[in-house]
Amino acid sequence: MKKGLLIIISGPSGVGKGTIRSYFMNDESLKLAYSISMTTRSPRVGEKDGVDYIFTTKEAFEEAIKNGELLEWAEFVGNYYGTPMEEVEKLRNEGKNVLLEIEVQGATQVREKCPDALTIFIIPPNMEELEKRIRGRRSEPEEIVQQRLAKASKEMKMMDNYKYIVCNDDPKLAADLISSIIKRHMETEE
Ligand SMILES: Nc1nc2c(ncn2[C@@H]2O[C@H](COP(=O)(O)OP(=O)(O)O)[C@@H](O)[C@H]2O)c(=O)[nH]1
Ligand SMILES: Nc1ncnc2c1ncn2[C@@H]1O[C@H](COP(=O)(O)OP(=O)(O)O)[C@@H](O)[C@H]1O
Repeated sequence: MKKGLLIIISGPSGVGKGTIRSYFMNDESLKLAYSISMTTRSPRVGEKDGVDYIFTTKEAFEEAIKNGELLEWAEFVGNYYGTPMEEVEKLRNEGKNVLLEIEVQGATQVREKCPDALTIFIIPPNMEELEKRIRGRRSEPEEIVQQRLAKASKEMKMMDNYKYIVCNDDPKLAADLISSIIKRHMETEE
């Protein structure tokens, strides 16, 4: 069986990565599997352990790093986030196209290990709109919102390292663009 693609989607906090994903994730023709990351941040209302993230402690995360269990990892606004390696390999070997929704430092690490990874960066129509979306989500206190916005400006400078840049103005359109990009890459791999 042909090994599945490795797809990286990055973009600043609140740009709409999760929202866009919900439009295309269940499209069976894309043969997608979502890589569930480990994180030390607390679950948001509605988030489920083992579905949205594997929520863990700082100690357990550091143990996973030490044991070489992570494909990549990074610190983001005071918390660790990382991709468990074994699951990604297993899914790709089953022919699934594995989607990593990770920030820019992690993407750099994956690019070094897997130069063939398909990389997509999502941008907001403008920074005012990004701020509106982060605040509108009401998932973080003001102090963290400020830190995430400061981080967003730095992350936006990294978009040139990605193969595709997709603007999330209309989420359905952004999702359709990403679906087309994935389909095109599935064809060229054949
Ligand atoms: N490097 C890395 N980044 C991750 C991973 N999982 C999530 N992230 C990124 O960490 C950042 C913060 O994620 P989160 O707290 O869920 O905030 P959100 O992006 O606003 O939903 C986002 O840029 C995520 O894409 C991971 O496994 N590795
Ligand atoms: N194209 C869009 N237009 C307006 N609001 C959006 C759009 N995409 C997402 N949102 C809203 O912005 C907020 C952040 O989206 P979310 O998917 O949680 O972002 P991310 O996963 O990138 O952090 C949510 O409240 C979501 O409903």
